[in-house]
Amino acid sequence: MLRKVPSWDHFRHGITLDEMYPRSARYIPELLHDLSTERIVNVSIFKGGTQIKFLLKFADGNQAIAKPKRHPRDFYWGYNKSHPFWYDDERHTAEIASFHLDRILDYRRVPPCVGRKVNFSTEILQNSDDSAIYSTLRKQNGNTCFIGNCVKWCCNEDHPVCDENGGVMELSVCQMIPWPIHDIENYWSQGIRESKVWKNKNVCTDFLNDTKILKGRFFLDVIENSLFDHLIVNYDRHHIAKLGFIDKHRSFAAIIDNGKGFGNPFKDDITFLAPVYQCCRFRNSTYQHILSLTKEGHKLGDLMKSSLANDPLAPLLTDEFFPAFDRRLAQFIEVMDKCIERLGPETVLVDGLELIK
Ligand SMILES: Nc1ncnc2c1ncn2[C@@H]1O[C@H](COP(=O)(O)OP(=O)(O)OP(=O)(O)O)[C@@H](O)[C@H]1O
Ligand SMILES: [Mn+2]
Repeated sequence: MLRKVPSWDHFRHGITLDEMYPRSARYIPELLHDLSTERIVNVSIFKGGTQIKFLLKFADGNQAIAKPKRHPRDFYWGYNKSHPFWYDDERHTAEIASFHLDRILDYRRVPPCVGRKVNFSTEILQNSDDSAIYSTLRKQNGNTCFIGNCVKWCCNEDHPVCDENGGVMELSVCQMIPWPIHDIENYWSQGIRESKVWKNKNVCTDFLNDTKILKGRFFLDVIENSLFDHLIVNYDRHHIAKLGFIDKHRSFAAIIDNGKGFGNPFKDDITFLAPVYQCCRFRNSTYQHILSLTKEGHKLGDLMKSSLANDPLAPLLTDEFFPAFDRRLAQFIEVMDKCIERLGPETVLVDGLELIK
């Protein structure tokens, strides 16, 4: 009897130099379904990064990275002196909503992520022998909580991860992509020290002269990814990932680690678009698609709303986020209009690096 090829195996073989998965990949809905339903057989704390997260292993042989719910949906981050962005806990919903946004923008560079409600006791604890979970278990207000093991400003007594409603824990479950993953420095990082450089000088020429970057599609991907971070307001993009599994030099710029996005629908920050206004270049095919997302009946906010409604944890975002997508997209188009007015569409809208002089 022929064994069915699991969806994650299709996914793994479908990754190319240009995309995480093809536009018409029929295995993606199946993979999302499997990630949200397949039996969990092993759980440990995933080490890597700063925040608490699990490595999940499934009965079908797949593996995923899962981030737990920390706060209610309407908990907004202030992004002010007493609430600087680096203290903000990650949001599991941000990982899931980012996957949907990336797909609607037609980038396809975010690993598939889906929501899942697990029973903390039977699906997590009973499948784990990780002492970092067990040694920090406690009961708090009738819920079961743990501290886990990650950097000390995230994993401490003030930041327990708890189940709720009699044992349920919400998780974002994101498909594991094959390693190695290479982190490239982001020239436009919003880090306090790093941002002093590009906020005082146009760094686009330095970026273009960087020989590491001149290979393949990376330059235009980085500019597109800056629009992505503008739409989700993500101050945490210090590095940009390339997939060594495909080609360390020529791979697309993957968008992983989006948990800090979607912190506040009312706070926009135009400086996310610095790569766009400093370089004044954008991939033409994507730009034409993005313009279509401003048309009545096809607006980005509406498409996001209907796409997210399919997730098992819906509603993922409060309603205030949907107009924010359209508003932030309009800010981007305004920046592009200025570039096009100044340099002409042939210079600004390009399809490959060879067109950039
Ligand atoms: N879907 C994935 N597939 C494979 N590796 C992954 C995936 N997601 C994350 N990783 C790896 O794990 C590392 C940590 O993950 P992530 O960046 O999401 O953690 P984090 O705690 O949010 O980190 P940070 O402190 O940088 O915000 C990543 O740099 C990457 O190398
Ligand atoms: Mn992160």
